[in-house]
Amino acid sequence: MADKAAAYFYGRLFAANPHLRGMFPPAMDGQRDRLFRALTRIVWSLDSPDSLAAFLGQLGRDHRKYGVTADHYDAIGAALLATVRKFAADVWDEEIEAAWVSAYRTAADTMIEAAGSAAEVMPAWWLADVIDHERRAQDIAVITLRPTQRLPYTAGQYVTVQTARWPRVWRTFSIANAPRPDNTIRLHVRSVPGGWVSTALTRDTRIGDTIMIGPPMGTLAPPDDASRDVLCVAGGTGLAPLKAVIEQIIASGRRSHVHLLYGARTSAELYDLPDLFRMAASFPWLRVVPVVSHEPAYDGMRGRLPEVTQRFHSWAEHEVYVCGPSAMVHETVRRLQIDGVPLSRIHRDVVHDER
Ligand SMILES: NC(=O)C1=CN([C@@H]2O[C@H](COP(=O)(O)OP(=O)(O)OC[C@H]3O[C@@H](n4cnc5c(N)ncnc54)[C@H](O)[C@@H]3O)[C@@H](O)[C@H]2O)C=CC1
Repeated sequence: MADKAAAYFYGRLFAANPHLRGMFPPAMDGQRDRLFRALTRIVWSLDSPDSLAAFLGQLGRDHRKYGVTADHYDAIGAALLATVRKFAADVWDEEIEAAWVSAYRTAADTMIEAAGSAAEVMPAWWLADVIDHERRAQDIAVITLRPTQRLPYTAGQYVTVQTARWPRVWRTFSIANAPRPDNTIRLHVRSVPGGWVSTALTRDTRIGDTIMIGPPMGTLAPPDDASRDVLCVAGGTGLAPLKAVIEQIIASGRRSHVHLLYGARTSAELYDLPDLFRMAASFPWLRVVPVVSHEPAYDGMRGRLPEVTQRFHSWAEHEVYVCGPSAMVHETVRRLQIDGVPLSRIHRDVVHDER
């Protein structure tokens, strides 16, 4: 019922608070999915308060960029409660209502508090100048940005991006480099059919343009345990956060072995290979293995990434990072687990869907 419930929720919200409509993008489809993903995540996390608090804190900080203030939460809460009450009418009673009211209040307070603390130390969003724009393959661009204020982040995190062409439409992209002294960041963007922001970034963005960036988010990070070797499995532009993690490992002076399996459908889509080979040449512990899945004549390792991971010796003692299309990530993680890699040593961030 998620679609119907989300439509009802926004209908209620805007009917009671017409002034809030302007805070949302013109097309609401993606917004509905996001609302329910966040709600589902909140409900599923009720048993792990630490991760719930971290998620809500991040959500609260991120919502500053929409202009959300503390009093908006009452309007949202009223519409949300009306929605759950309507769609769960057959089980609804006073006890359930009280539980929802108190859960929502706690969640809202956590978000409001996180936003308040963030306001003391960082802007709600950053402006960033496009200082380089390379079309590396037909639909793939590597874009270098210089935020006009310092953007604090850690390797593996992602940001949301808004272009001048599509006001109020934000999409997530991973930062593809470890923090640099000059504060520049790189994004790897593939334009997907119907992808507003990804298409604007790859096709209509030029050096000298300015875009907006939301606060860095995500928990993907280089491994704490410096003694273990590392396997990175990157599908397409899912390479971005893993490249940042590898750069950070190199910068930290660690000497553990890093294996990067870098997959694309065709060799022409291995858009970052020259750069990766340069990194491997200067860091002998890094081994880069390009893998191509849809080009029978390719003269190198061929196959789909999940299966390819199984052609090597066991990864059971490695820290493993996986990023790419969600089906690829899912299948790779499944096979690695069967092969003995504990889930606690498999790192991934499940956030990227629409582009
Ligand atoms: N741009 C960014 O900053 C980031 C992007 N991502 C995600 O990474 C994905 C990258 O997409 P593309 O570059 O278009 O990748 P793609 O569709 O070109 O595929 C890349 C690789 O994944 C494999 N693959 C694709 N579907 C598969 C499946 N169902 N089972 C097994 N293997 C599969 C392909 O064989 C290929 O090796 C997107 O879903 C994006 O959301 C994730 C993190 C960061």
